[in-house]
Amino acid sequence: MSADLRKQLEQGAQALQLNLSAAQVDQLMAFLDLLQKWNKVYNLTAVRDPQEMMTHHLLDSLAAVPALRRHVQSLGKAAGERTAQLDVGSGGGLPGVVFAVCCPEVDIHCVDTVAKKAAFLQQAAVALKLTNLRGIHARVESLSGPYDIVSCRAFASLVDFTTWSRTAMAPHAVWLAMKGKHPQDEIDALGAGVQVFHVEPLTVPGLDAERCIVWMKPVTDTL
Ligand SMILES: C[S@@+](CC[C@H](N)C(=O)[O-])C[C@H]1O[C@@H](n2cnc3c(N)ncnc32)[C@H](O)[C@@H]1O
Repeated sequence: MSADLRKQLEQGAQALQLNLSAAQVDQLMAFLDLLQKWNKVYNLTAVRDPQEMMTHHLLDSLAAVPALRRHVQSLGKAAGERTAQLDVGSGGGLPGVVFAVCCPEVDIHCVDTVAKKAAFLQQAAVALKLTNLRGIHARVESLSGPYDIVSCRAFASLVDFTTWSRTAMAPHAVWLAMKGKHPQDEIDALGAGVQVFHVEPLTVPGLDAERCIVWMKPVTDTL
């Protein structure tokens, strides 16, 4: 079973042209184990079947990695300079932990209001030896950042996500919201203070479902 899941992960990563090392695949498989083990105690996700966790959580999160990497590269940071990302309402670590494994040059802070979820994320950082991952127990509204990227998946409407996380944004920062089908209604509801600059379709290996990233940035001067 575990060998089949690993194969599925490797094939999915290949389809996404992610070029993951064996150590990164090990970390993702270890994360899947942790998620299964602690889900029974912490109730981290409604998805309980390991196969479904692979497609609906790991591969689904992995599908956003090429877009994230591209954006991080476009920031043009100097060698050794880190990128700071906040993942809002990470729950069991999705997509935050997957991003931390696949983008070691990015420091990922995962915030959640539920203490046991933030504790699980801290535990995952230690177990997976991810020095770029941190779990934070807080409401996103209370964070000041500054972060270069603020992401979420299955969190809230675009209006609530951008309103609640705005104080965490660095001046040049962007929002990366992972959504199902193109959320036109949510985009229409955004005020003049938020600009949607790209809606990027995603393909999840092994999952026949519509997915996209809504890329947004704050507009400070709305005159
Ligand atoms: C539906 S879950 C999504 C979890 C994960 N992102 C995923 O894709 O599986 C939403 C999470 O947001 C957290 N949450 C809700 N309001 C929040 C807030 N204001 N600040 C931080 N986390 C919040 C909840 O505790 C919950 O874990």
